[in-house]
Formats: sequence, structure tokens, C-alpha cells
Amino acid sequence: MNSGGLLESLRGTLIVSCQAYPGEPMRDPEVMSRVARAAVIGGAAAVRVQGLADIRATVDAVDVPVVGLWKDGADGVFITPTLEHARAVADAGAQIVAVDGTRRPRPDGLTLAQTIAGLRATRDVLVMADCGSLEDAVAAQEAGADLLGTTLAGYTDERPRTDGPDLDLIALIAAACAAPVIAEGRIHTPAAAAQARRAGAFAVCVGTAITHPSTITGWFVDAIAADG
Ligand SMILES: CC(=O)N[C@H](C=O)[C@@H](O)[C@H](O)[C@H](O)COP(=O)(O)O
Repeated sequence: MNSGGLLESLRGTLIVSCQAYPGEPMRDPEVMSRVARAAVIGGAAAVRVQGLADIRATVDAVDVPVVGLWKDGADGVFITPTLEHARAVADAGAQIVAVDGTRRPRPDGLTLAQTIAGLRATRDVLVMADCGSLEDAVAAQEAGADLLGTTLAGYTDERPRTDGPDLDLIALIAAACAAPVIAEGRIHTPAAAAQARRAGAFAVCVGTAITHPSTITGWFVDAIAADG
């Protein structure tokens, strides 16, 4: 599929983020690739996968596009933070490379525009910019990003951490930018996913509420406890 076809294939669809965190029992490439397969059976049009080993295992296991990222560290710019990371994610087989799309300085000193241009010079991939604000999204579009994610809304200083998705931000980006918006972050129910789409999202990405059983279990435990 060419990149225009790939992008268009995601319109109005669900992307499922399949991630386990350091030290967790499901942190294993084979396990994550199976979680991704299960999501595809449920109708996911693409999956979002963290880490080179997980990306490689998942690319072999599913027949939908893989949005790959490499988290290095846990604060500041850590989602595919450098050009080197981005190239490695593409080489692991991801058709879409998700990178930090904020305006913060990157650890390799490159701008987002230089990172995207450097990646595209040698790899045929789309780039998803994980943004935290409207200003990030406008700058990321200008830098050449193909997809604008609201992934980091509420995780940088620019937006409050809303309980559910940041619907206002989704609408603001959709109104200001021609590049498609991927609503991502704290979408915990099918109703919230539909709201995100109505707010202007081109596609909706859900992680925790589908693929993180420990958190989901905690929601139920807390609800029961709160009821006495
Ligand atoms: C902020 C950050 O590091 N977000 C990460 C990005 O890949 C993941 O930890 C999230 O699970 C993902 O964005 C999906 O969001 P949610 O799990 O809320 O549906």
C-alpha cells in the first residue's frame, strides 16, 4: 500500500495500542504480538506497539499497519526521542513511526523537521507526531508530520490532564490543521471513542482500556470498594 492509501485506510477506524510497562508480567514481545492479534480480530485497523522487539514480533503476527514507537526513559522527550530511534523503529518494520511531537528540545539536538526529513530521506514510512497542545500540532504539521496525535495532552505542562480524552484539543487541532488528528489518551469507553471521533478525530487510538488488564481490574476493584 502506498503512503496515501495507508493513511486513507485509517479514516474512521480504531487503532489499538498494545503496551506493557517495564517489570510487568505481560512485558514480552510474543505476548504483546498476541494481544495485537486479538485486537485485530476485534476490528482494530492498526496497532500501536512500543519497543523494537515488540514491533518485530507484531509486524510478523498481524496483517494491519503497525504504528511503532520506542520509549527511552520516562520523562521529558522519551517517545522515539531521536532520529536514531526513529530509524530503528522503521527498520523493525513499523509502517508508521510515532515520535515525540512536542516543541521541547530533543536529546540529539535535532528539530522535529530535521528528524522527519532525516527519517524520510532513507525510509518509506509515515510519521505520527505525539503532541501535547495545539501549538505542538501546528508546529508538527509544519515540520512535515503525516498524523497528529493528542497522545501527550495532559502529560506536558500545556494542557490539563482531563479525566477522559481532551475533546477540546481534538477539536482545536482538527479545525486548525489539515493533517489528520489521531485522538489518543485516556479514551476509556466506546462512548468516549465516539465522542473523540465526533470532535474531529480522523481515527481513534485506545490503549489502556483494551490492553492493560491490571489497570482495568483496578477500575472494577475501586468501583466495588466505593460502593461498600
Ligand atoms: C503518555 C504516554 O506515554 N502514552 C503512551 C504512548 O504510547 C502510552 O502509555 C499510552 O498507553 C497510549 O498513548 C494510549 O493511551 P491510553 O492508554 O490512555 O489509552
